[in-house]
Amino acid sequence: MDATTAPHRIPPEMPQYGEANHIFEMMQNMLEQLLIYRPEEPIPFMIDHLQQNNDNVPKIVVLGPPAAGKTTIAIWLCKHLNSNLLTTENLIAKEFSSLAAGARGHYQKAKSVPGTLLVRLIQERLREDDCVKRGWILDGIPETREQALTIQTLGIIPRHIIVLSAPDTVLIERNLGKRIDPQTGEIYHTTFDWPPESEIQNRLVVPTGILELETAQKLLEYHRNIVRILPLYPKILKVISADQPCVDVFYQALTYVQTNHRSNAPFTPRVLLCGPVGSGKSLQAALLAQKYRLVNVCCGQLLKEAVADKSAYGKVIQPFFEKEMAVPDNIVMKVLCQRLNQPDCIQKGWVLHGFPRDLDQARLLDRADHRPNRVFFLNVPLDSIIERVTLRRTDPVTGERYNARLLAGA
Ligand SMILES: Nc1nc2c(ncn2[C@H]2C[C@H](O)[C@@H](COP(=O)(O)OP(=O)(O)OP(=O)(O)O)O2)c(=O)[nH]1
Ligand SMILES: Nc1ncnc2c1ncn2[C@@H]1O[C@H](COP(=O)(O)OP(=O)(O)O)[C@@H](O)[C@H]1O
Repeated sequence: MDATTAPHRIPPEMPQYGEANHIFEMMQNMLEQLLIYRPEEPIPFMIDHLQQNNDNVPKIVVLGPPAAGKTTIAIWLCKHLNSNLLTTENLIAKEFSSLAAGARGHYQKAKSVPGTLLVRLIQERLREDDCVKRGWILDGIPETREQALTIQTLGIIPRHIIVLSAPDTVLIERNLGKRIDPQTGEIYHTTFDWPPESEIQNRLVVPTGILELETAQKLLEYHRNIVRILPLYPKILKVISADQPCVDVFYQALTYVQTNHRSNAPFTPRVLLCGPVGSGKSLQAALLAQKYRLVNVCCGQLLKEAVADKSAYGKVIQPFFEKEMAVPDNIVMKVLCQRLNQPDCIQKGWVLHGFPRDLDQARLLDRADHRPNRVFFLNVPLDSIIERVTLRRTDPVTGERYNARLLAGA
């Protein structure tokens, strides 16, 4: 086989470095921005993008019907994540902005802002330093599919979308109790979230647009639009029931926005199966190897093969086998690393079982840079273990293991 067709040996450090430093995601984000903004000077644009280093800042959209708790949850998320809340109200309230002044005019007349104007206001706001550095949370925007498409075209791409949902009847009833603190903008509720301080209680105001008919009309508008928006964000949205205490909604939302989505980065599975004897490691490893085309690495089998092949390591191991003593960890590691460093393990990935058996061995594996990226512990009750091990039969020719009960039934 000439050098051009030989499988290129990819040192294990390469894919691990790429995974550990999110290189693939970084390059993917930069490529997205380049294609969206198509700068005259790509190199300075890329340098600036990389220096911003804001791929992981919050970029969240909170959607939901009126009174679902969008603003409440968005405010709490902003405080917890130290990010910036963007609402229609605070976007049009921006001073020294002709766009905002025009939008205020529309809002005063029609209680709404034209979609294109609103999206340009968002784009203007997201370019400001605080949004670049600390991210943003859009409350109730986009309101329509057209707005969502325009936002996407401008390169405004959220990382997480939360969609709150609750029965209309609950929302209509709930909205009647909404109260707002005009000084802080904080939202309260006469039943579910009444402030303890009498000073705040006394200054709360009843917001407009919360009467039953008004909420019902907004609900109709929302249901008409949301079904056309959601298909635009298939992989980054999570629906959370808002018909539960605010705090529960918040913690579900926070957990979601703090998870990283699976990226498109090439992923090499390095699976570790742990569990007591007879827990099914070998069986599950064989099934995983077959299903995902992984290399099945059974540590015990590797040592036996080294002895059978009378390899250099095999000759060192044999005396320990003959005296039925544990093979020293450093020797096991040499045999294991020799196998894990082979091209098939690096390119296809592996499923390892029978090692590590203790913390020292686990540390050795970690130091050898063969860190698993999926670890499963097979937890089986003791009586099942005893039954399986006593009923286990091994084919001396193939080494295959069987369960005598299953064989009897076969
Ligand atoms: N009923 C049942 N039996 C299983 C299951 N997985 C494995 N077995 C049977 C097959 C074998 O006869 C016995 C032990 O299975 P394995 O040899 O795969 O267990 P393991 O590799 O963990 O044992 P080891 O630590 O290598 O001695 O239990 C399972 O999920 N359900
Ligand atoms: N999960 C919840 N349970 C009970 N009341 C809630 C919940 N979420 C929000 N509220 C209350 O409902 C009213 C509307 O909340 P708000 O955050 O303004 O909803 P939205 O922004 O979706 O219109 C407020 O009085 C708020 O305190």
